[in-house]
Amino acid sequence: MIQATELTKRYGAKTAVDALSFTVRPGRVTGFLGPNGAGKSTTMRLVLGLDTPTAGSVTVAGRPYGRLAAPLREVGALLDARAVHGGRTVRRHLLGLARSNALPARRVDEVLGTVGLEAAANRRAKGLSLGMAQRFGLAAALLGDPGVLVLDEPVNGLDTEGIRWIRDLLKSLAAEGRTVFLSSHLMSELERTADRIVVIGRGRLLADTDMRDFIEAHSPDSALLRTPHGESGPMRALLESRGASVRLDAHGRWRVTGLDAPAIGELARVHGLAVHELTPLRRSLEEIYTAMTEEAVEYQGSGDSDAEEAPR
Ligand SMILES: Nc1ncnc2c1ncn2[C@@H]1O[C@H](COP(=O)(O)OP(=O)(O)OP(=O)(O)O)[C@@H](O)[C@H]1O
Repeated sequence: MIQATELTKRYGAKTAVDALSFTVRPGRVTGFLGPNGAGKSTTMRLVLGLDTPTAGSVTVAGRPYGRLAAPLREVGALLDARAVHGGRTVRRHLLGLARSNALPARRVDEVLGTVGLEAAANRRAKGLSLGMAQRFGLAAALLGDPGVLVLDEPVNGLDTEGIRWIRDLLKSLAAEGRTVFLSSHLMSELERTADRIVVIGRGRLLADTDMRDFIEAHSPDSALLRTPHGESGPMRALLESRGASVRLDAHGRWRVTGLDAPAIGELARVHGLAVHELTPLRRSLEEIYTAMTEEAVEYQGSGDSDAEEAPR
């Protein structure tokens, strides 16, 4: 568990993190979102004791990072996969890390297996591709078998297969009861991977909620409907009489806004009207996030978006 309470970091006149309170719970993958400069990296650095809060506090497994007895066994971190000291081989680097943290040497081969780097164990760290460096950074984060993982942009540099692999890995680590906290700019990927999200803008908390609830709450009631009844038939009149608006899409389906799919289906059933297709629509995380962070930047906004919703 990671718990931030009124966490604040100022650099001179600049407030990078502003009275941020949130909780990252075990057993789930929590995504950390915010535009460039929102304060994500600063927050992660504060979580990991790499910087000191100006005010407020943040604890990992119940304590500030600096007071953890065996940090590597409690928290694994991947901040900048490129920040590897290059001369030593992958295995030697991990062995050194294991030794200095009183971890058994067998953990090195275990984590190399977990991240699929066995074949690269004798390569020099500085010669690794970005994707391999990400796997290497993850191996180091997992070395102490920690209950908490803090990962800044872990999918950077990975190809499609690598991204799928990390998604499965993070989900399985969370399923084992670990706390997984990760930032990513790849919104659609985060939507697939994370169960919860913490969203910040200008150092302030915008949302700390379940992914599904977040998307439901920000998706207006709407659905795609295919029906044999013509546009001037009874279906359209009925929908409009219930306050919905109807627009024909390029595929001959009706985009209904103002009623959700169950309400439309029920209405059709009660009035004996035929429905050939009915698909709930929702906004994507990216669309909601873009509207929300634009508002946070401008301090106001209509919240409307021209974005098309996707089938749920
Ligand atoms: N050491 C520092 N000294 C002064 N200002 C800083 C320092 N570190 C961060 N900042 C400022 O604090 C704000 C938050 O930066 P931070 O790097 O935490 O944002 P971020 O959300 O991680 O952004 P990105 O997605 O671009 O990495 C920015 O305006 C940044 O310029």
